[in-house]
Amino acid sequence: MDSINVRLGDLTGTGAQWNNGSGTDQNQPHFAIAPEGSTGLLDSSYDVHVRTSDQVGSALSSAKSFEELGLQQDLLQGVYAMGFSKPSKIQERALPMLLSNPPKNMIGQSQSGTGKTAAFSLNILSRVDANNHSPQAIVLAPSRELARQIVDVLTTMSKFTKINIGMAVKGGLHRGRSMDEHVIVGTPGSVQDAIRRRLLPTKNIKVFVLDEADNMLDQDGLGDQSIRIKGLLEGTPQIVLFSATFPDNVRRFAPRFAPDANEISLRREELSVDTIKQFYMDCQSEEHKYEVLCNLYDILTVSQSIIFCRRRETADEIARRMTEQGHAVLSLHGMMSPEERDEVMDHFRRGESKVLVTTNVLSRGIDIMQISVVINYDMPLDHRGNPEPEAYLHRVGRTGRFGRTGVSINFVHDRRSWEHMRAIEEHFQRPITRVQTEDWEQVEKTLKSVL
Ligand SMILES: Nc1ncnc2c1ncn2[C@@H]1O[C@H](COP(=O)(O)OP(=O)(O)OP(=O)(O)O)[C@@H](O)[C@H]1O
Repeated sequence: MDSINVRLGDLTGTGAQWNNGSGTDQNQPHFAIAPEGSTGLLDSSYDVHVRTSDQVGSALSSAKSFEELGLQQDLLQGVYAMGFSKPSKIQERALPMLLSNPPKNMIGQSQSGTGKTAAFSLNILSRVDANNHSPQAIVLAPSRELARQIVDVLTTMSKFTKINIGMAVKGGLHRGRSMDEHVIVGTPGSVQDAIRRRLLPTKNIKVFVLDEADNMLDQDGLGDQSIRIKGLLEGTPQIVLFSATFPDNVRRFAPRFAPDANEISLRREELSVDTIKQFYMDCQSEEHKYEVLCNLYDILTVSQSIIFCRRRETADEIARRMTEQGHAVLSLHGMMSPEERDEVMDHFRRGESKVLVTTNVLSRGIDIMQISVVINYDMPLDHRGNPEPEAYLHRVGRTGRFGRTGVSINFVHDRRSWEHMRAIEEHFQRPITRVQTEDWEQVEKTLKSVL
C-alpha cells in the first residue's frame, strides 16, 4: 500500500470553502483514502500520514470534487473543458491547503504523471486578479519545453477567464516589451534576465512556483538562479514547490526556501509508478547497444517512445542512423537553437514522429500520453559518474502517465552500467527484470504481454 505523508503548517483561521476531513491525531497514520474510481489513476489506496509542525489542532481537509474547492465558475468551466471530472489524489490533498487563506507555502511531492501541474495552476488562477494588468504569479521550470507545456495548461484552464499567460524563455523576450500578463512561466535564466532588465515587474507577485523543485533548488544545477530570483521579488509571495523527487539534501534545504510550509511527501519505496514495468537488456558492447535498439524497433509497434542518452552527440547519431533505416525519428538536446527545439517538440507532440532521442533535458515534466516506452540507452549518471536515481525516475515517468501502462527498458553493456542499474533498482526497491537479447520472439512476447 502506498502512502502520502502530509505535513501541515498552521491551517487555523483559513477561509477555506471545502468540507473538513476528520480531525487528526498528530504524528500517527490515520486513514486511507478510497481507491480512485473512474479516472484510471493509480489503482492503489493511499495511507495518509498527518503531522502538524505546530501542534495547533489543525484539520486535514480533502476535496473529493472540484466544486468543493469554491473555485470561480469560469475556472471550473476550464477544468471541466480539460476533461477532468474529479481531482486526482495529489489535487485532492494539495488544493485545500494551497487555496487556504491566508496563503501558506507548500512543499508537495507525488509520483510522476499524477496531476501536479493542474494543482499549482488552479491555485495560481484562483489567486490572480484579472482586472490588475500586471504579473501576479511566476512559475519556474527547468526546460523551455516544460515551460511551454505549463503555459499551454494554464492557457487552456483559464480560457473562460480574462487571465493572460506570458512566457519568459530564451528568444522569447520581445524587443524590450514590458510583460503585463497576469502569470509568467519561464526558465530561470530568462526570468532573472527579464526582472533585472525591468521587463518583468515583481511588485504584485503573490505566488511563486518552482516546478521540478528539487532540480530548481539543486546547488549543482539551477539553485543559485532560483534563489536569486526569489531575492528579486518584492513582498512575500506564497511559495509552492512541487516535484516527484526530493533528495535528502534538497529536502533539508527546501524549508529555508519555503518556510513554515505545508508538506506532502512520499517515501522512496513509494515513488515508483507501478503501472510502469521496468526491464533491462544485456548488450555485449557499446556498439551492440545500437544493434539491440534496431532489433527492438523492428518488433515494437508502440505509438510513441523516447530514448534517453547521456551525450547530445549520441542522440544525434542514433537519430541519424535510425532515420537512414526508415524510422520516423527526431532528436532534441541543448545544443539546438530554441526554434529548432520548438519545431521538434511540436512535431513529436502531433505524433508526426514516433521516436524522440534526447538527453536529460527532457527527462522532467513532459506530458505526452502516447509515450508507452522509455529506453535508457545510457543509464543516468550525475556529473561525478554516479548513478542518479532521481533522473532515472523522471525519465521513466515520461510513460505510464495518469494511470496508463508503460514500459521502461534499460541497456546495460558492461559491469559498470549493470552496477549502476542495480544501484537504482536497490534505491527504489522495485525489480528491473532481465529480457534476454538472444531470442527476439521471446522478447516480443514479453513486451507484448505488458504493453
Ligand atoms: N483531475 C484530473 N483528471 C484527469 N486527468 C488529469 C487530472 N489532473 C491531471 N490530469 C492529466 O494527467 C496528466 C499528468 O499530469 P501532470 O503533467 O500535471 O503530471 P505531474 O504530476 O506534473 O507529472 P511529472 O512529475 O512528470 O511532472 C496530464 O495529461 C493531465 O492533463
